[in-house]
Amino acid sequence: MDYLSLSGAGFTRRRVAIAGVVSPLRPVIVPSLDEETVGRHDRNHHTAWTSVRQERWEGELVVQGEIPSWLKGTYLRNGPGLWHIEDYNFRHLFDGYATLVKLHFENGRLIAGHRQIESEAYKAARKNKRICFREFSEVPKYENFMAYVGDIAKLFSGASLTDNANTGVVKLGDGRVVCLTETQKGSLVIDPDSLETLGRFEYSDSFGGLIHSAHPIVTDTEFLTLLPDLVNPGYLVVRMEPGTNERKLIGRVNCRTGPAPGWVHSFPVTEHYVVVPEMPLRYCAQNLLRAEPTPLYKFEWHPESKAFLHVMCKASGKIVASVEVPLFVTFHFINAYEEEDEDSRVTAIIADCCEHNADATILDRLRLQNLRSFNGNDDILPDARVGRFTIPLDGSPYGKLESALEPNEHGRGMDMCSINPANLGKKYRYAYACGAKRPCHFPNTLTKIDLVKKAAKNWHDEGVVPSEPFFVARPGTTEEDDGVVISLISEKNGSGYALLLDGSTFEEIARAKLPYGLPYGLHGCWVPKE
Ligand SMILES: CC(=O)/C=C/C=C(C)/C=C/C1=C(C)CCCC1(C)C
Ligand SMILES: CC(/C=C/C=O)=C\C=C\C=O
Ligand SMILES: [Fe+2]
Repeated sequence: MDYLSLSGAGFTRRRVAIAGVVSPLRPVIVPSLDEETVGRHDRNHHTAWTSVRQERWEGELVVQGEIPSWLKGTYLRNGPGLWHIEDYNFRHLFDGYATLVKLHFENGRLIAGHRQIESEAYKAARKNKRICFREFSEVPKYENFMAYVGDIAKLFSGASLTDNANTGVVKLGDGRVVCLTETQKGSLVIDPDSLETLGRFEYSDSFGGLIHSAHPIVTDTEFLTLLPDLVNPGYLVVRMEPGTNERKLIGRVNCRTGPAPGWVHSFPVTEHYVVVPEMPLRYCAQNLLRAEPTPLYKFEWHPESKAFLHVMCKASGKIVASVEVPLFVTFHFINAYEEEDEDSRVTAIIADCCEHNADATILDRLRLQNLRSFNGNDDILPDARVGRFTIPLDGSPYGKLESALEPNEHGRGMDMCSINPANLGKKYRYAYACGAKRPCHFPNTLTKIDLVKKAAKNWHDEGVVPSEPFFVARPGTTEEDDGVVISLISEKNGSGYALLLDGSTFEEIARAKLPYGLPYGLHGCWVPKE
């Protein structure tokens, strides 16, 4: 057996077996974040809201059930997994330092692992034993007024913003794998096998700006994203080709109203169009400067500014529709497509999202204190639905927003969605998401939505918090739901498991217990093994 001795800040000085050299069924022993470095941390909460136990781990899992032999590749899932430094506990789910998890499937076997992303923000916090950059809700504590003024100055250059890439992970068309958050500097390249942080993804263009959408649209041929313009309220729609770091302008959308652009955590595309949402939940410069967060954090709710959807032609950058829609709140668009008449003329764009009934309080519900204080009885998760927008392309000024199915089908909880990527931008039938079995305070089921039958099939286990159900298609299939759905499940007793459901029947086909439960995570991607 071969050993590696790890030392340095934050690692307990003990001997570590290297993954792959030990017997594959024995979990690899790893360095833990020692108490001295990370401080005391209350472990009496649900596993989902408890900081990850150690810096990294890797080992083979014992599988109950059967993993399809065609499933070859690595599922990566990113999320905020460490919510404290020393004795200081962070406020919000989105503040946590990024924990990247992998599930590598091959020949029916499953190797799992996780590792902290080594952002500058994370490394500085570990070294200095305090928060050093502006996170989603946390700001560094200033020693004096001059330090505060200095930090504000650095806010405008972006120097004081976090690069804690804790929101998602994408595989670019050229094979590079990048972890992302909403600050542009928080685009970090990682190695999908070792989960090592390789360095910053430097955009080589001159767009500047500090923020972007957390959810670019990434395919084998392009990377599309939105760059909000906080100075002249609007959005740049940009595209980057595989093998390059240079984004090129497709076009610009000016906001119709409002003091600032609406938050664009995500946006949808169709085959020929990009849909730019202008939500009444808008970025707020004043809130950016605050040391103490408001209930809407860096945002502000502006119902008087109304809500709009803009449709831009991908090829020309021209805006082909800009409609007012009912007020809405969404983090995640699910998909969009072009509706055609009998002569194959595009008459409308349909765009679906996880819609929180125009109620922005969901953002504050994701405060850790709220997530941790659930007593099992109160039914406090605000209602959500599959919101379906219809955007007419005949010049009408208004679009429609309706529920795509009766929300009770999925327990009136709805977020963290995925589809078969072959249907991106096209008419589709199925979406997978987290739903609710009430009473609950957070989505606690996995749900398969049939948008044609307007019905959902739900999976639930007592006390669980499942993460985003991620669909992987069986290679070569033509059936939309022929594949598996992967989710990582956090259980209430400190344990957890990886779960595989059949994409079609939505029945469990395999599960594999992890050596310890992992905190809740956000978004993932699939890296196929060629
Ligand atoms: C985890 C998740 O879904 C969202 C994370 C969002 C973050 C970290 C946003 C950070 C921001 C700042 C640090 C300042 C500028 C505004 C904003 C992009 C909200
Ligand atoms: C987990 C979540 C909302 C759940 C509410 O139903 C939103 C996550 C947003 C960031 O990716
Ligand atoms: Fe997201």
